[in-house]
Amino acid sequence: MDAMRLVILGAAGRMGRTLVRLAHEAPDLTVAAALERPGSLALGSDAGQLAGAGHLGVPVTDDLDAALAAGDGVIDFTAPAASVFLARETARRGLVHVIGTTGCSAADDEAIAAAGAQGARIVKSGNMSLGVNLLSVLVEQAARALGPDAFDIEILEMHHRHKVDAPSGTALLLGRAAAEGRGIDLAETSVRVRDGHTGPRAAGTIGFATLRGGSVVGDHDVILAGEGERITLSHHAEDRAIFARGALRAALWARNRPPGLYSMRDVLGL
Ligand SMILES: NC(=O)C1=CN([C@@H]2O[C@H](COP(=O)(O)OP(=O)(O)OC[C@H]3O[C@@H](n4cnc5c(N)ncnc54)[C@H](OP(=O)(O)O)[C@@H]3O)[C@@H](O)[C@H]2O)C=CC1
Ligand SMILES: O=C(O)C1=N[C@H](C(=O)O)C[C@H](O)C1
Repeated sequence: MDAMRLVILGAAGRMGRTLVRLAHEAPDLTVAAALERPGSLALGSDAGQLAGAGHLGVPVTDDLDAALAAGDGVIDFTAPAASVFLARETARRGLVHVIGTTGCSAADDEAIAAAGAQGARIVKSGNMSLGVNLLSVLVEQAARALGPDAFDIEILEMHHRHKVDAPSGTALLLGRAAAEGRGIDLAETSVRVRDGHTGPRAAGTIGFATLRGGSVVGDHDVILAGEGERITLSHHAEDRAIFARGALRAALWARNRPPGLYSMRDVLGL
């Protein structure tokens, strides 16, 4: 089969640059186009040079139509508005669309699911790494095994100082896994902020705490706290390559799937 032609949206970003480098190194992938928003200072630069991968002859452009015409799929680690807009475009063209963007609202997620129903082959996950997706299976099992009464669940995350959304997409993914294990709805049970005189912890809730600072790539702890004992399930991301590798694997996997909305657990068979 021919190498899959990828369009990298947000090619000058932290993840975009990592994706360009790893896609260029992969024998079954090629970087067909690199996109940034109109007005970006990166427009016209070579995507490979920006990524530290040498000259690729792929200029960063804002010409979406030309880029999508040149690709079999798009990898998109950008911002919610950009991902929702692009999902309509990938649906119209029946393209693969791998979405790593976090911070999406419920309405954004509905629009993305609709694009999957309308022709796009979408893989979306708050974390594309193998480790976190395996962790989500373990969290679901632990929450199911321990039940809601004896152990409280708290999720702690830390990321670099540039991150703009909270809680992280990964924290929410892990929270959903815990809720699934308990047979409850995360939206109805999560406590995302505590401040002032909060009163005692409400039974059955799933709490979130957010730390930001420095260059931390991504740390997550799921703490199951009981009377007299505590279990902590953790993941520490040391390199953005783990997310990029997962996203590239997802693109190749989705290439031969019917249109729809898939998760990384689908891709990894977990
Ligand atoms: N699911 C996962 O495994 C992971 C998800 N992420 C998520 O990916 C997203 C990006 O993270 P990161 O790379 O660190 O962020 P960056 O800010 O470094 O990169 C985002 C890039 O997307 C660009 N962009 C924004 N809007 C558009 C648009 N409409 N068209 C084209 N380009 C656009 C930005 O341009 P500009 O600077 O001009 O706005 C920027 O270059 C975040 O939501 C983050 O949480 C990150 C790592 C792993
Ligand atoms: O913004 C980041 O950097 C990351 N975002 C994702 C998230 O919100 O969980 C994944 C990873 O932790 C890095």
